Amino acid sequence: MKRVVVKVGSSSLTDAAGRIEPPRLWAIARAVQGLNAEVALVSSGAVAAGRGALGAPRPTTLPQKQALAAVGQAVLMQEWARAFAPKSVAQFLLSADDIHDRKRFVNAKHALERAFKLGVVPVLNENDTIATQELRLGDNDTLSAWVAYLADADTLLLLTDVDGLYTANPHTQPDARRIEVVDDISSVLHLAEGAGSALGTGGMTTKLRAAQIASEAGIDTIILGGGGVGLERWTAGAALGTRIRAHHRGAKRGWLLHQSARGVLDVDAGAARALREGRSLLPKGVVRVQGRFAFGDVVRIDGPHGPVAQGLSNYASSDAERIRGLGSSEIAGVLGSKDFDELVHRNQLVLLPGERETFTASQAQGEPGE
Ligand SMILES: Nc1ncnc2c1ncn2[C@@H]1O[C@H](COP(=O)(O)OP(=O)(O)O)[C@@H](O)[C@H]1O
Ligand SMILES: N[C@@H](CCC(=O)OP(=O)(O)O)C(=O)O
Repeated sequence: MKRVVVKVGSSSLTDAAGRIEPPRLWAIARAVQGLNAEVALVSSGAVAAGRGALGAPRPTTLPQKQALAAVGQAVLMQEWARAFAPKSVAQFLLSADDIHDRKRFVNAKHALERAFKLGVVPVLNENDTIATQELRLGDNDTLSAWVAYLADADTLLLLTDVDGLYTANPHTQPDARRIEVVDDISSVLHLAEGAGSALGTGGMTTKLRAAQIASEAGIDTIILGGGGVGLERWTAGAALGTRIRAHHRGAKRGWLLHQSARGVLDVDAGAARALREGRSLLPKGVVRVQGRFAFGDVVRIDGPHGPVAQGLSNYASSDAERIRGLGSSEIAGVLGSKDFDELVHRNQLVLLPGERETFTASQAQGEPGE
């Protein structure tokens, strides 16, 4: 099943006075369901909802913004819960640290994966209430690109108040033309102007920056206007918006290749074969644990004939040593609890060049944030 991250800007959720307008959320929720994909929603609008609830003006200080977001986030989630009912929604509030710290990144990834498995709609926003100036990503366009990466998404859809990237800001340049497809993101960066609408943060500049992050991770970005109706029409095949094509298609996990492994898991022939067939590494197939590594660290996986794969370990080396060779049902008995069946999950693992025909080293890329 396809996985899509839909980012909805404040401008797509609010009325002219800047207050959350529930029918807009309903239309978006309906369109999201029509995508027929696993969808994570990055929703802005906490500050706008807080302003609406308290009748407050646009915040000028960080504490005011934090407090308004604290009020508004609860309102926003209530509205999304109503919009998606009877499906449940799951709130994720992330800060920049959750993206840049490897362990927190992996932790968030696991929670997100589980939410998809539960069949609920993850709704994400920046944790504005505790995000100090240094801790802030500052805009949800950037956040959504990282979420697309986190969720291993196929597509990042940025829903905004303008139907795509134009040759200039269409609000100030009426003769600006929409660009349908962008193959080289660096060639269009200069077209964006900063802070766009009265409510939005970052304008087209942060959208293109987000598209750049997504592109590096092998994910296409679509910039689209028209709220739920626009999204529904786009889903039905209408030629709307701007598609920014990914640079490194199919290499979402390629960065793993360039990480130096903290340890090595030696596996038997059966486990090596399972990895080549695209399955996860279970403790059962591990015969030796080398090196010292923590939860979330990169480990190399060696088969009887040499290195096979590299991935993120779900267990620290000390725990891996204790559960190697065991069946999944035996893990809790040895460790006291079981967080994961897999020692390395297939979504967090890449076969080494030569192990998978479709993967070449030239498709690999750098680590996020570098
Ligand atoms: N080249 C451009 N093409 C389209 N829109 C642009 C361009 N440059 C600047 N913009 C502005 O970007 C705005 C969208 O960004 P923003 O207001 O931050 O929305 P959101 O709340 O959806 O994130 C548009 O309304 C437009 O004013
Ligand atoms: N996290 C903030 C929104 C930040 C932001 O990037 O807003 P927008 O440009 O409208 O997507 C909020 O919920 O109000």
